[in-house]
Amino acid sequence: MANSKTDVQTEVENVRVFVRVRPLTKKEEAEGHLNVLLIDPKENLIALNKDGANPKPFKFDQVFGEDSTQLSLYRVIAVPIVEKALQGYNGTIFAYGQTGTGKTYTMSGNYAKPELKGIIPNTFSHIFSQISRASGETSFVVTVTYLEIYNEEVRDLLSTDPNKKLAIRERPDVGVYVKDLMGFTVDSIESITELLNRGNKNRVTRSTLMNDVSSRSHAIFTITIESKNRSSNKTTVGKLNLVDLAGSERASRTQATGERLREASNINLSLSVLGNVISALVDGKSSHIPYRNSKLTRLLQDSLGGNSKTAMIAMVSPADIDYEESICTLRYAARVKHIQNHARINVEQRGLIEGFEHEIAELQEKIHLLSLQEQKQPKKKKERASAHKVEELKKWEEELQKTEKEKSDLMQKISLIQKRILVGGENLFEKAQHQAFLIESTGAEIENLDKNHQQLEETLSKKGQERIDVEEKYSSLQEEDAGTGKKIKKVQAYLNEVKEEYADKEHEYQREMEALLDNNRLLVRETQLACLMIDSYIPKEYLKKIEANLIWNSETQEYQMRGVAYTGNNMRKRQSAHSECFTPVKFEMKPVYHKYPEKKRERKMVYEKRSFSAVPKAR
Ligand SMILES: Nc1ncnc2c1ncn2[C@@H]1O[C@H](COP(=O)(O)OP(=O)(O)OP(=O)(O)O)[C@@H](O)[C@H]1O
Repeated sequence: MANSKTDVQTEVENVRVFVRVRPLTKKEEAEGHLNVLLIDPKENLIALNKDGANPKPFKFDQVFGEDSTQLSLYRVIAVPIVEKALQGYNGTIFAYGQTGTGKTYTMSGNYAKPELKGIIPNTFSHIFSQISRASGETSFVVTVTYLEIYNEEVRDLLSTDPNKKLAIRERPDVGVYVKDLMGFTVDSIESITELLNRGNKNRVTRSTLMNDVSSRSHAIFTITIESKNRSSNKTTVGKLNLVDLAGSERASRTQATGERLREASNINLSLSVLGNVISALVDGKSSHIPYRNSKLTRLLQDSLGGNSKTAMIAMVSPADIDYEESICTLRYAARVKHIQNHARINVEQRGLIEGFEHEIAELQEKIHLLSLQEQKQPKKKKERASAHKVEELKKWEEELQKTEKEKSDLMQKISLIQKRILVGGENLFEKAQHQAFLIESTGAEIENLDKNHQQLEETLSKKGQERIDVEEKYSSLQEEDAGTGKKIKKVQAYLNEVKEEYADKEHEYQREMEALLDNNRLLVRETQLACLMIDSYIPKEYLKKIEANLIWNSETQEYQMRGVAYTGNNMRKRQSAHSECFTPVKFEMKPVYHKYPEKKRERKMVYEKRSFSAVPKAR
């Protein structure tokens, strides 16, 4: 997307961070788990109270308790970002947290019920409703892509072949992008919801010990809104990334093995790279931010520390059993608050709308030419009719029909392209407006609550002042000793707090180490297997040749082999593809592998006898 440098105004602001707490599940209640979260909604504080000690609270932009509604979240978190995306800014909303804490519930929700719709379906109504209210001078094109990152592979969830692995590329004029990712233009809530449904069906989910329907991949739903104002002739493009991350999890708690352990390791590893990117951005000292260390951070590069308005929703479970994971999530989220982004309006020199308009003009010109051709026909008709040549008359009629068909095809094409361009102010979106009404009415509700909240705060502050006066009088009557005692207690409490924080950090470090070790063990196992196969099946001289033909591609982060099309497996594929043309050559392998020379067989038997006789007899 080319930005015109003259017209760009940058808005600098920190990533906004929110916390949402889900209710205790029925299973947790049945197992007698306790709610250990303490929330102060007025101050936006949240703390975890496990051992009755005075826990240190975390402060965020807003903390949503377990009875918070989907719409209240949408209004506070998503509305400002979607509004900015409509103006041409990039926006990102991402849900982060332990498995089973409500990321998918918050991002997608249940779209069969309006009040349970998550952030993604609510953005559809919001965007289309704003387009229907825009001035008739503005045209819009809305495009959608949906991808997932599963086991460090990017897949297109809207493709007919969602298992195909896609590559990430970078170009100075476009930035980071996914090659061959399919984009769909949408013109209604129904069409965009249909795409979300299609993509969700293709997403990898499994039932795990921690969640019945657990997402095993990071999913990024992107809505691009291009708008062109006819009077200013200015085109802007806002890109909205809605991200549902896979949940972090401890292998020991999920008891994952095999393929599931591999999935979990990849999830933890990419979240750990995300953590490193966040730390590097926050500490301000690192000149290198490790975006390239995972596909997720590469694709979210602009959202973290770049050109985007970004909000993170940290999801936590209230249960005592999840205490450690919840502390980690809150710490992670607290770091994100310090990331600063520089968002600017993306101005496009030649966008989709202009391309579509150009196409329409060309088609209209073709229709015009066909009409001119038609107008000439009656003359011919007269001439031919007078000539009484039936055959020529028939030919002429066929020509006329052909022209008519061509014209109608062109008109159909025009109407299809026109459908993709949405004109502001067209009242096509009743449902969108209904949803927008819901969002607004919740807004009014929240404003009322805000007013009550303000009144309560004023009363509280009055009471607080009275209390301070009383305390001052009281303290002036205290002996000096008592004052010193208080100070000692305060210092003691502070010391305890620091110790607690230190212990927490130590714990977190241990957990990260364990996750990395888990991953390391898995990699060692896979490497051993690969080495065993190489040692056993590949002759040494071939190995040298293979090594000489391998090149590391730092762009795609993988090895590439020269002449890979001629390797054994690829040649076999070709052979089997041409199996109809070729008669397979049969090799008799038995004599090669199963015939031992007599001497060797004897030696083998002696060895077996010896080793057997060396075993002590049972008493
Ligand atoms: N705020 C909430 N209110 C009611 N139910 C909720 C809430 N949040 C989550 N749930 C329920 O908790 C369960 C787990 O939620 P969800 O699948 O969204 O978790 P997740 O974080 O996406 O998990 P994973 O990382 O494993 O994919 C679901 O049954 C969901 O309906």
